[in-house]
Amino acid sequence: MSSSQQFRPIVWTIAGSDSGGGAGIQADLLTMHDLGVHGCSAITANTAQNTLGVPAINPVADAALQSQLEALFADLKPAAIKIGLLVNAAQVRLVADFLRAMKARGEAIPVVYDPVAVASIGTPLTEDSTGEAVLNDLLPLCDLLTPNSVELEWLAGMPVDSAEKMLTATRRVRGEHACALLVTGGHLEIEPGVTADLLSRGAGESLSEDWLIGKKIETLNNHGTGCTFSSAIAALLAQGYPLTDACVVANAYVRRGLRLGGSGAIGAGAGPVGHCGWPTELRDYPEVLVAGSERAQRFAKYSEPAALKWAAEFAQPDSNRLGLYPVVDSVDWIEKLAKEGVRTLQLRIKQPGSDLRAQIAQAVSIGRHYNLRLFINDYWDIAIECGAYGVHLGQEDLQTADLNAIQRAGLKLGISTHGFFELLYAYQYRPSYLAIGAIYATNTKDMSSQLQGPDKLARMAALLPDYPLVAIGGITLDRAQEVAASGVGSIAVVSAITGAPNYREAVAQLRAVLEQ
Ligand SMILES: Cc1ncc(COP(=O)(O)OP(=O)(O)O)c(N)n1
Ligand SMILES: Cc1nc(C(=O)O)sc1CCOP(=O)(O)O
Ligand SMILES: [Mg+2]
Repeated sequence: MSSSQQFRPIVWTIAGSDSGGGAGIQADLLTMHDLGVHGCSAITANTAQNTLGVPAINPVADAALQSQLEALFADLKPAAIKIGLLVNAAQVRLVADFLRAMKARGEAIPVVYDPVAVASIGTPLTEDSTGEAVLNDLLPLCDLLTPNSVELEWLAGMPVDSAEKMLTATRRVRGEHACALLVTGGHLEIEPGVTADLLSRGAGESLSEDWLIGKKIETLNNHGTGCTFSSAIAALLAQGYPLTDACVVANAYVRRGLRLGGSGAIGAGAGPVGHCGWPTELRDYPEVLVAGSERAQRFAKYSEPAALKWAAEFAQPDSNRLGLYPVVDSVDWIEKLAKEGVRTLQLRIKQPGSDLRAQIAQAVSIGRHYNLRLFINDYWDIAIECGAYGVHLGQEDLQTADLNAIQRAGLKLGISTHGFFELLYAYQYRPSYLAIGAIYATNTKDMSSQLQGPDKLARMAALLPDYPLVAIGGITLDRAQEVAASGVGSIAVVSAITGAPNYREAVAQLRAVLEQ
């Protein structure tokens, strides 16, 4: 099948046409095509625009909007919906009624709403009655809002001119509406030379607030960034990306478009942001701010206890390619596999007995004898006491472990990640390696909500071509070739070795694939 014939999930954009081709429906469809979905449109207004301004709005009649939605629903059911410009209260209610009816039929379709120009910067695009209808009718049906800081001021009814106020305003909006918020920071320079988006999601115990930080890109060609961003998120959600991953990849897509997009040749004013394909370079991806880092002080994310445990730039292993990496639960296995010539190993004890410390100490001593790269899972404090080669930590462990102590003791550090967001977050620590999982379904551990697949693995690996990367999760001999082709230098396995009928043969075969 050629790439143009491949299955593409459907995404709707309900938004205005920009005759200048820079924003609105035109930007949305370009974005959706670039990111691998089929875009459908329901046009709310035929705006007359060019790069210099908006001479006319021209809303479509309600019946025209309704008929577009009905035609789409009859044949082209969406996997996600992006909503942009709604010109008046009647349009807001019409769209809200349509979404409500879809939800009543049991269609769980993520809705991303970019409250474009409800609060005006530049030319007002909406009629006065629109705001109230948005708050009362539309927001309860949305999963994610993507306001800029000016639109956030309107939503929260307070000024937003600092990191603290952005957080307060976001909490206020989220206190009244269930949807997540991604506030784009392009209008507010919290730190000079930097743009910072704020992603707030979850609630109660699982509330998360994350800053996504990038170098400010100076360009005149930035028209349509908000539309592009929200439709990119919708396109990624439609393909099953979790919200966090969709937000960081969409952020990178826009930043790539700003960086590469404009030769300045389109129009005399603000030209369109570029649509330059999948973001393949790390430099376009945001930094996910880590509490405890120095920068966190400027973004109200700093805490003294977190700062005391914070560390980055861990000792690097002797090679970026750690090769076959069995993860085992006993000292016995460490010794057996070391004798087979395996050099990278992990001791992962999930049911510790009273001899835990003794087991770790023995494993460390075997590791020294065979010159292993031996990582101890979870028990970083015992690993330090025993002088282990390294420790392996999960994302949750990063909130509690004393990374500073691990670094001071000279231990290497491996970190688990599951998707783009966690990869970018863990990268802030510059660990000795980054593990990416779970690549396939596995019976060893319930990873069903965090499966990456080989294509995503390859995209993540491409961001860090010179970094020690490890793939894990459901990797068998049959799949090892495909995993190795992603560019990772190491494959971690549990059952492919410990559950193999002949572990020696399994080791030899897996190593052969990696060495090819
Ligand atoms: C190489 C490697 N990658 C990922 C993991 C998973 O570690 P973690 O997230 O700490 O989960 P548990 O292994 O503790 O269940 C790993 N162990 N090794
Ligand atoms: C322990 C573990 N961590 C994973 C992650 O994705 O973080 S997947 C996984 C299980 C790996 O076992 P197997 O090779 O038998 O599938
Ligand atoms: Mg662990």
